[in-house]
Amino acid sequence: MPYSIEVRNLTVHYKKFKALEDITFSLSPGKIHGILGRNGVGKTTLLMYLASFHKVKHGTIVIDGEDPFENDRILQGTSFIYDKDNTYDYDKINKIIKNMIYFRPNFDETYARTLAEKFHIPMDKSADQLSKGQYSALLVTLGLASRTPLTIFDEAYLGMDAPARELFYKEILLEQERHPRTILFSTHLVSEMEYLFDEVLIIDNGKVLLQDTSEHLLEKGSSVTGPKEDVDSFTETLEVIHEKTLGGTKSVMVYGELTEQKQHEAAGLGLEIGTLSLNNLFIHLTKEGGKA
Ligand SMILES: Nc1ncnc2c1ncn2[C@@H]1O[C@H](COP(=O)(O)OP(=O)(O)OP(=O)(O)O)[C@@H](O)[C@H]1O
Repeated sequence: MPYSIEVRNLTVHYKKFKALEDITFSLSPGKIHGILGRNGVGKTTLLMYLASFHKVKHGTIVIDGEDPFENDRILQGTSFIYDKDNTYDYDKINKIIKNMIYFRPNFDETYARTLAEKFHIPMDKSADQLSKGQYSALLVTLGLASRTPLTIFDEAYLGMDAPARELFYKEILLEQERHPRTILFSTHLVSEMEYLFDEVLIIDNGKVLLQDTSEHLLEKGSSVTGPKEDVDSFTETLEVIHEKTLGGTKSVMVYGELTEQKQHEAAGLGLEIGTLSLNNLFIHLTKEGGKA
């Protein structure tokens, strides 16, 4: 069963520096959560605490109803995939895959071998001989095939090229249908990955800026496309967060709900109203002086 996560009043200091400040949130089980935020806001710190790398000093973390720290059951059910993980450095890939079952009871060796083949990971090499992208693909393969009820990917794709990342995202969705689990993604590739997220948690300066379902977030604004002059006059009184012009056509992202009157006006002008992109919303909300 996928794990639920409850974080209450979590504060983390690195000596005098406060990396996370009194954060409280819950993550629903069986969903894909995007953990977003600009550089240095505390994402990795948070994920390391959720993976129980450190003991919580201020606040509480409860995973699947229990304190996860030094908790064998929860730890066995938690995978933390991050680019600096060098656990596997000197073993051959073949052996790593063969031995995973001893650490992860749900590990599917056949699936891992299929994935390794799809990612073109050379089985006869040791992990430290892999290229950066191959090493990331190995970690992703082990993470996917472990089928842990909580699977955390922290910038796990580093070095993977676009086709490999595409394959990774496709496998995530397939696996989520076959073996639902709670998946956390920390990423900067928001535009590339936004379609994967059921829910989004945005961290800013060590605090939770907002948390919502992707569906609700995308209702916070709209895209407006049409002839440049018409789009300009239509959006004059609206809050524009992004714009793109191609020839005489302009596409604009606006923040805020469109009133019925504005929708009527758009229809009259023949403007096309579409959905917001999570990436543009994220940039808008997390820029200096942005609003949540
Ligand atoms: N061991 C440490 N000692 C001191 N400060 C640290 C330590 N680890 C992280 N920090 C600081 O804590 C803050 C949060 O770091 P963290 O790695 O959690 O950010 P992040 O959101 O994951 O960033 P990025 O997106 O750049 O990976 C940063 O300001 C960082 O400099």
